[in-house]
Amino acid sequence: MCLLKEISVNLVTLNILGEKSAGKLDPDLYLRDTSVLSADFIRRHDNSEKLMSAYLGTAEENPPAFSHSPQVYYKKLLQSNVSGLIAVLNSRQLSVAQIASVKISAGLPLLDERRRSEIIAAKRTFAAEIDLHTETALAIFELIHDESLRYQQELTNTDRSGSGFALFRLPGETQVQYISDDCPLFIRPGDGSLPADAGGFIFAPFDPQMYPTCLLAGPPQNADTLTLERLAKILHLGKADAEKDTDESDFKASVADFSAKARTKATPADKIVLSAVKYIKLRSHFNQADYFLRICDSCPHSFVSLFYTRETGMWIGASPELLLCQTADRISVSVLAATKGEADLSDWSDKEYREFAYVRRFIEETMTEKGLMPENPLRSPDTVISGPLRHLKMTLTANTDADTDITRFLEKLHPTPAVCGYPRPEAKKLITSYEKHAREYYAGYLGIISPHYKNLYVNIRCGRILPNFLRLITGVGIIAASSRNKNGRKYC
Ligand SMILES: C=C(O[C@H]1C=CC=C(C(=O)O)[C@@H]1O)C(=O)O
Repeated sequence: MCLLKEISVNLVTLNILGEKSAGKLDPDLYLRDTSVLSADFIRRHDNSEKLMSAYLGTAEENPPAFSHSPQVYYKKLLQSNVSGLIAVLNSRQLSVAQIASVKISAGLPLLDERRRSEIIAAKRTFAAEIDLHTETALAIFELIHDESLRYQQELTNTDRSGSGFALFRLPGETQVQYISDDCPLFIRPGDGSLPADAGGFIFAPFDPQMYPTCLLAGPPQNADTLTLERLAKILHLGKADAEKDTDESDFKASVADFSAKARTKATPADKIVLSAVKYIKLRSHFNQADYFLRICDSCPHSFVSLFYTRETGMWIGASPELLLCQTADRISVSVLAATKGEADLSDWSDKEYREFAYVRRFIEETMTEKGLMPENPLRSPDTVISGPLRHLKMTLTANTDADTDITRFLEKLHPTPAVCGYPRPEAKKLITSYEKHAREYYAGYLGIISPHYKNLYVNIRCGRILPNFLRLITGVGIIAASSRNKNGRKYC
């Protein structure tokens, strides 16, 4: 019975190996699956402190940075820990060569000749790759691979639908951090403010009267490869909307309508931000953790995030826009507006400075109202690069004191004219009349909060991951001088 089970597990193992070895063996693929598992395997099966540190020593003290793809990371991890792994295996009563030969002889005769030789060749390549004695390498491979099957099964069977997580990378940093919470807190419309002592990751919608604000409690932790692997297994992505992309001619008609009315003062708002939706088809083996890491590489100056709860769905984004940063006795708010391509080195036009001025005016007024006096108000904005785009940007900074109520200030500040318009109540109404889609969490805000520290970003350059699609949303500010050719294709 036991042997039969062993043989059938082994067949699955060998078949997987066979699939992957059709053509040329890609050692990265094996290493990706196996090395993550090896760390977990050793942790769970060996209590010996000495052996654990032989295995984990170098990797934990000095882990390979996340600047590479996960495949490269795994490969480095395995290579740097092979000797520790062998030490662990040698400590067992069983001979590793024995394990390998039993497993291989149980599985191979059941396969046809061509398949068998492919598998043997693949195994040899694997052994050569990590430069070990073949038998030892095979045994390590088999042990880890069996474990990997069991582990994959465990991940697939785990229903994490009640839980939530936020994976994020701060601008200019390489370390990926995360917070996960099995019981997220939802502040629903009408529930009032966030608790004053709230700490964790906050994910707020564009309109808190329409969707809940979500808080994942807990301090951020550094994410390792196993965390990423687990997060990539989230299965509940919600239902795919039946919606279509925003029609470009409809979008242009809205821009033309608003700007014409603004020119003749026939509209109550001076600026509105209109957004457009675009659906991108995802490939069948789309992996959100890999996608997240790719965005980290391509947007080094952005706040890159992957956020999930069953209620909000899975959101991914790379925001260039700091909403608010609060430290012990200081607060910074960023003013961001106007867009052109990264390669466009022309001067900013009056129209673009005017778009920026609406945002700046609103933020300065809101800060002053709350007793926060912005320093350096006479400075002019800088140009910043965000992925393939350039924007006008300025950071307004002020001192805070014990009486400053940052939570109330945040409620007043969001949404700024950078994502809504000016004046806000009128702009909000107009957005509802022009836009046919739900913004949900687009143009909301997200980031870390605690009673004395906040680091929050505006949720733009983002999208919701649906089972087969990425639903991207982007917006542009429209004023009287806006061109009727302005479209919603900012970066889609
Ligand atoms: C609302 C968005 O961008 C804002 C930030 C920078 C420039 C903007 C603009 O060009 O209008 C927007 O105000 C978005 O990208 O969805």
